[in-house]
Amino acid sequence: MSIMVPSTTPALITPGRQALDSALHQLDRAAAHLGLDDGLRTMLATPRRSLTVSVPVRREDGSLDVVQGFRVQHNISRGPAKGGIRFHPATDIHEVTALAMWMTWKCALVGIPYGGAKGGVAVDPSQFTTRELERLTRRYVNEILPLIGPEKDIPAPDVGTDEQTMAWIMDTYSVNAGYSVPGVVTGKPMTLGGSLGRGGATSRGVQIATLAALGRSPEGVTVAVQGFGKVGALTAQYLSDAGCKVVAVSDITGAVHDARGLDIAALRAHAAESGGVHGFAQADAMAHEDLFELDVDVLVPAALEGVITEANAPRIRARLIVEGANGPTTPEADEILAANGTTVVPDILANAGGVIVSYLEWVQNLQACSWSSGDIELKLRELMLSAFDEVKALAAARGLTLRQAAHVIGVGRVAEAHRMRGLYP
Ligand SMILES: NC(=O)C1=CN([C@@H]2O[C@H](COP(=O)(O)OP(=O)(O)OC[C@H]3O[C@@H](n4cnc5c(N)ncnc54)[C@H](OP(=O)(O)O)[C@@H]3O)[C@@H](O)[C@H]2O)C=CC1
Ligand SMILES: O=C(O)CCC(=O)C(=O)O
Repeated sequence: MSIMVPSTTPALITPGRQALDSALHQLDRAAAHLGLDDGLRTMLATPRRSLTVSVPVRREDGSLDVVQGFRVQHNISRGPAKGGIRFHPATDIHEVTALAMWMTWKCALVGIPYGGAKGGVAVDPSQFTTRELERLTRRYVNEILPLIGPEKDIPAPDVGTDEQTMAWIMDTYSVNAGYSVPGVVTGKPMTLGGSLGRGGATSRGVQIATLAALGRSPEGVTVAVQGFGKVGALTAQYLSDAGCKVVAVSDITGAVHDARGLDIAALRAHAAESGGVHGFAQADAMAHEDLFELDVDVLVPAALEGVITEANAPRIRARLIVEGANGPTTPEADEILAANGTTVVPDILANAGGVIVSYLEWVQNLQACSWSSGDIELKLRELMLSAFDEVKALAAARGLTLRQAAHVIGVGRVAEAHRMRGLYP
C-alpha cells in the first residue's frame, strides 16, 4: 500500500514537505523495529482527517485577504485529537500533517489519553492588527468547527498564537454551542478556565528533560537557545534559574552572546519592549548560524523545523541537544550527531510538558475544578521523568538513540490501541 500524501516534484519541496518526510522516516524506523505489518504502518502514516480551508479576512483598509488554513487529525485511536494551532507564513498541509503525527507519538509516549492533531494558518501575524487577527481566528474556527470539540479535538497554542488566540477560539466555539465550553481549547487565560502552569509548561518540561539528561549538577553548564518566543525565552530563564549559564540566544531579529552568561530576565524585558533580542546592550551580537556551532554543553533549538541539518551537524560542539522545537533535526543530521556521540533528547519527549499541562487543564475544565500550581508541577515532573526513564532504559537495552526509543514506545502504544480496537481488518 502507498502512503496517501500529495505528491510533489523536487522543485516544489517545501520546508513542510521536508518535515513530513522526516516524520515518515522516523515512523518507518519505529515500525520496522516493532515489526508492524505494512497495512498498519500505512494507517499510521496516513492522517485520519485532514481539512484545508479558505479564510477570508477583512483588513483595516477595507480590502479582503484570503488565506489558507488547515486542521489535521493524525490519529484518534487513544482519545480525542490534541495539538496546537500555528500562525506562520510558511505553514502548509505537509508541515501540519508532520506536526500532527508527532503529537500522536508524544501523547502516547507520555501516557496521556489523546491522539494527535495540529492546525495552521498561513499568515505572518506580525503583519496583522489585533482586530484583524481576531477576525481571522474567529473565521478559521468557524471553518474547522465540525472537527473540534472537547471530546473530539482540542487545540492549543503553537508558533504565532497565544492565550488571546485561545480565548477567541473558546468564545467562537461557545457562541456556536450556545453555552460556555472551556474544554474545547487549552492554553487559555486563567479567567476563562486556563490552568496554572500552562504558560511555562513546555519550558519547564525542557528544563526537567535537560537536567535529567545532564545527570550532573547544572551549575555552570553552558547553554545556547535558538528561538526566544513562548518556549525559548522561558527555557532560557528556567535553565538559568537552575544554575546553567545561558551564553547565547536568538530570535528572528538576531542573536546575542555573552560568554559570562546572559541576564535572561533583563533580556526578556528588552525583547518585550523592543520586539526582539537584537540590540540588547549587555551582550555582543552574533550571526544566527554561529549559535549552533558554539562551544557549549547544551543546545536547545526552540524555533522551527529543519534547522539542524547535514550541513551544520558536523560542526555542532554541544554534547547534548534538547529539542524544545518540534522537528528541528533532520534524519541526516541525526545520523551525524549519533556517530559523533552527541545525545539528542527528542522533541516528542523534551517538549511534552506543554501538552501534559494542557491535559491537566482539560481535566480541570471537564471536572469544573482548579488545582494548585504545586499539584500541576508535581504531575508534570512525574509524567516527564517517567517517560524520560522509559526512553533511556529502552535505548540502553536495544542500542537505540533516544529518538528511536521514544518513537518505538510512542508508535508501539498507538499500534497496540489499533490492534485492541480492531480498527483495521
Ligand atoms: N507553545 C507550546 O506550547 C509548544 C511549542 N512547541 C514548539 O516549540 C517551538 C517554538 O514555539 P513557540 O515558542 O510556541 O513559538 P513562538 O511563536 O512563541 O516563538 C517562536 C520563536 O522562534 C523565533 N524564530 C523563528 N524563526 C527563527 C529563526 N530562523 N532563528 C531564530 N529564531 C527564530 C521567533 O522569533 P520572532 O519572535 O522574532 O519571530 C520566536 O522567538 C515550535 O517548534 C513549537 O511547535 C512544542 C511544544 C509546545
Ligand atoms: O498543548 C497542546 O495541546 C499541544 C502543544 C503542541 O502543539 C505541541 O506539543 O507541539
